[in-house]
Amino acid sequence: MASFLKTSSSSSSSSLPFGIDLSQVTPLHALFAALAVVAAMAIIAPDRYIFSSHRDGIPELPEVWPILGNLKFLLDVKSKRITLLNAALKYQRQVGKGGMPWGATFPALGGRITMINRPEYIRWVQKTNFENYIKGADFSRAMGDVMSTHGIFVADGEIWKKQRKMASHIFSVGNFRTHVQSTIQRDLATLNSLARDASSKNTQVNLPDLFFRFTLSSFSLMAFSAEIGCLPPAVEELSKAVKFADDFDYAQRVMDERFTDPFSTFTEPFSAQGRKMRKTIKDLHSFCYKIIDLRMEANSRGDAQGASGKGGKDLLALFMEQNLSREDLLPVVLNFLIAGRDTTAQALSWLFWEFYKKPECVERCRQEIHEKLGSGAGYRHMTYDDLGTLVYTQACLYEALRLHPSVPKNLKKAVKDDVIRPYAQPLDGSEKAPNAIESAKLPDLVIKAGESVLWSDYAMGRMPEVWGPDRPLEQALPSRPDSTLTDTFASISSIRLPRGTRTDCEEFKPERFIENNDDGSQSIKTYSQYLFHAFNAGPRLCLGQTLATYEGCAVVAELVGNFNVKFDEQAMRNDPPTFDDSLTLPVRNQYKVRFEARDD
Ligand code: HEM
Repeated sequence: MASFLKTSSSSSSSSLPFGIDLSQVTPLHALFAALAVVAAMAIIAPDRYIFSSHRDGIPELPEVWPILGNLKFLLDVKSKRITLLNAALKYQRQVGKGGMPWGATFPALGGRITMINRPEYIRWVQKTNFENYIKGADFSRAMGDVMSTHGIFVADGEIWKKQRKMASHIFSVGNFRTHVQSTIQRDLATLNSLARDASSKNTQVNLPDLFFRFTLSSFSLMAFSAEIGCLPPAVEELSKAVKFADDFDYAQRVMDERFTDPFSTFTEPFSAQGRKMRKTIKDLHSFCYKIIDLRMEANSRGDAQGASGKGGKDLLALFMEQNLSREDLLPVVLNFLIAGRDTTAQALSWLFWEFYKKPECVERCRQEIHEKLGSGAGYRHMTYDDLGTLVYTQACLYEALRLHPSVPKNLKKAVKDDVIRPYAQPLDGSEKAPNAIESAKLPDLVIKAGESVLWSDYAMGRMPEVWGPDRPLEQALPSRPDSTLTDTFASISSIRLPRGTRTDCEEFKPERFIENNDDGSQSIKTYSQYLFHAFNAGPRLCLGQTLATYEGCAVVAELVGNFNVKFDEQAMRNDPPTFDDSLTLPVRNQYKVRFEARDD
């Protein structure tokens, strides 16, 4: 028996292919063998990630390594040598010249990504073949521990459908005229008192922070009937930080990094960032559990406050009717709180940055606001029904979102192999922006199962092939043409512009969103969802678009209608607002303003 065992073990030790006797293998042999394997792989994949494939006719990112493809790009993003958003725009102009799609391969996001910064492609992914493009494993891995794999922002299929259906009830028009409006107006009054207090004390206020407080306070009240107490009427109290907000800003940045960091799953359990993230998640969840527990206690006492107007219910009440457990309610509260807070506050922060650069737009807004809502003692808070009349104000908000989309990039994973055929689907005229440059016919795109398609609304807002040069090119041309070219214009029209010239679509022009009607009136110009894409499109179109539009315009009206907003010129010039890579588009170096109460 002993000799049988011995024979058997020695035979297994020498049973490698080609009769290699393992006992004779030295570490040096192993090293040579490994090098040979790597060399063979490098010959097979000299310019791509080994487990991916090239696509004919689709240009790819430069700086490619054998076997690992464009891993350097991801490492540069991770080390913050580049910001993903700026790099995506740069490569769109260089690699995807003329608004064409482009690709990259690396050991992340399914091995290969295809950038599809065009309405025609996005429509295919978000509508024509919607079922084939899901959030999938990358979203669960990057966001699941914070937002839950059952949260509306992470889930697919039936779980997503159920959440969406239930939530859509609170966004009904009836609800807006009652519950939503009264909540917003309550907080508008507080905002007004706060700005008046700051004005009388001549105190500077961090404007992006103020917007976060406003949206967090009003959304918590309208969706969960919860008083967060983060929007105080006295300016001194603004010095107290809102912990939930700080926690979520941190969590967002880490979640965003996880998408592009193929190693995060292995490093986070041991890193300081991972430790901080675990603590942050715990705190975020306990914040949400407090809201849930308060409601559950109220329910069990029989005095639930879930009213939302006449006989209506708030979001939490609607979900609680499904007999969901405390744990199942967590993703509802967290996902909606985040949806309701960040996006609108960021849109407002970027809008006021644009206002700083174009004070003439503030004057036009103010004129409209005074005309429609009154001024001085005669001013009244904006109602939901006023929305249709504040055309210029809404156009400013949408133009800020076009240039600074609150969700600046997004991706989907293909379930099965697919070919995106931009012209084999019903497109309509609204897909094309007025004056957009005619492109060459866009190529069909082969997408393999598991691969990702990406788009960047931030880049699209800056692409003349999507938003047009606006002015005839002769007018856009400088009087003294130079021999150096901008990539964008050069590629699409062979017209020469000095390096650094900004194309018109990079300019803040609210008029883009204004329709001059035959009867002399003006209304908001509607573009296809796939073109003005800041609110997403197709079956996953943002549920809160109307709420955000009303809330955003109401805040602008309250502040611009009643105050002069004084920016710190020197700070704005020396340290202009910029952004960090994150899931959304937060202003990094938040700016401060002074309010000056107007008496007109
Ligand atoms: C300016 C403000 C807003 C912008 C730009 C915006 C934009 C977006 C975008 C781009 C998405 C798609 C996200 C994804 O695919 O992961 C989205 C989804 C969503 N938004 Fe908004 N949003 C805004 C405000 C709001 C507000 C105030 C709410 C209120 C709760 C809200 C609720 C939602 C929900 C529930 C979804 C998920 C829809 C689904 O997947 O079916 N949004 N939004």
